[in-house]
Amino acid sequence: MRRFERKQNVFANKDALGESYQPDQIEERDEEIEEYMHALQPIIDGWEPNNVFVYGNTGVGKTAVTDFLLDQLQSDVAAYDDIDLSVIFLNCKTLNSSYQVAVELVNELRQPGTEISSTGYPQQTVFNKLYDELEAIGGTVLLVLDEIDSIGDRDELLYELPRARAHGNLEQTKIGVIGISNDFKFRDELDPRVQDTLCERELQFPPYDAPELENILQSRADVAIREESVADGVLGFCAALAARDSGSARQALDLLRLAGEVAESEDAACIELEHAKQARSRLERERVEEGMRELTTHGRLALLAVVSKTAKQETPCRTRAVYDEYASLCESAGTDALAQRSVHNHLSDLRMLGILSASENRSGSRGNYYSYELNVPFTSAIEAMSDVLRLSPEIETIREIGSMNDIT
Ligand SMILES: Nc1ncnc2c1ncn2[C@@H]1O[C@H](COP(=O)(O)OP(=O)(O)OP(=O)(O)O)[C@@H](O)[C@H]1O
Repeated sequence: MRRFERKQNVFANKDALGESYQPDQIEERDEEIEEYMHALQPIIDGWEPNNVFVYGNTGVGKTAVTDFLLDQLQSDVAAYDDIDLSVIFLNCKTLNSSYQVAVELVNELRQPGTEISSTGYPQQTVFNKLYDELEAIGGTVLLVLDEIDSIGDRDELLYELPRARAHGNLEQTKIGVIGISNDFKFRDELDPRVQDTLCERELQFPPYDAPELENILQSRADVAIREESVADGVLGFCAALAARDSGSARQALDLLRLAGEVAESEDAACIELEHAKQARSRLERERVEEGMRELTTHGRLALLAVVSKTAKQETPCRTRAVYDEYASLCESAGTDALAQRSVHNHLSDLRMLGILSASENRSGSRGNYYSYELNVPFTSAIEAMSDVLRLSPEIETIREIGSMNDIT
């Protein structure tokens, strides 16, 4: 008997909603594309490339637009015999120094079997090896360094590379660096000399709003989802949620893909709003669980205190009130409560993780204070809690109070 059976009732090409898919068309980024093309124009004109720094939050199309334009550029330079363009991509995510980035680049450019070891050389030696490799390529070389902020403050390479010709390290090869980052602080904290050259052209990608996300989803759904297999309002729902949260196209696409999976698992022929809502709860729950894994027991208890206040319809509430709730949960758990100051720190961490939101209230001469509330659905939070905290009776009570008060 067969256990696995192909289900393709809603997806025509599910991969088109995945991370590795490169769209043929970029929606809603006409201005950024124009500015980007302007920055790349010297390459076509035969001059030295500009260095470009692209930044914006996660999922706002920095990589998609870069890939799209560089593909286009590579095919368009073919019309000019005097331009020899090579593009080298490197994701720096796991590389946290100039040294490591330089080693990785050298090895990407070398033949298999002639790679260098990732330790043991003086930094300048590795840089010189990199110049040798770049010089051997000749023509114009564009180095695309994605997630460039991983390099941290050990950014000497970012100073050296754009100046390689000026300093006589490269003679034949013209080099341009495209740095991509979603860390706004990184740019500001760069050494001013690095900033001057690397950020010669800056492109900022703003978050998408809901109508923009809906268009992006629509054009992707045309490829990914069978005709008539997505109900009215589903794309708008996914777009609105992602817009409110992050403005990220990735988040919107993930939500749509998961909604399709939920529909398929129920053997439905069409993705309905209900599937999208289930997908949303599941993603929220995963987010809370992921955040919770990083918390200590007391961080989790502080969160449960806010969940409990939510069930009782007592949020937003001040640290003091959260603390009292937390202290009583500690008692039930047979744990000594931490001081209020430490609980305050846990609440700040939860806010950073996006699980709580806080508003600042002014209270005249006594200074400002924060009021906290859940930033994820109550049901996602309580379910995530029951998986990680051994406080079943208390959690059950909170769940019941929540349901009596119609909190979802
Ligand atoms: N304007 C757009 N049109 C079509 N698809 C888009 C657009 N913007 C983003 N996407 C899609 O959304 C997903 C995330 O985009 P992308 O990887 O370019 O984001 P990013 O800004 O580089 O994010 P990160 O900083 O996390 O790397 C990809 O699947 C991409 O194809």
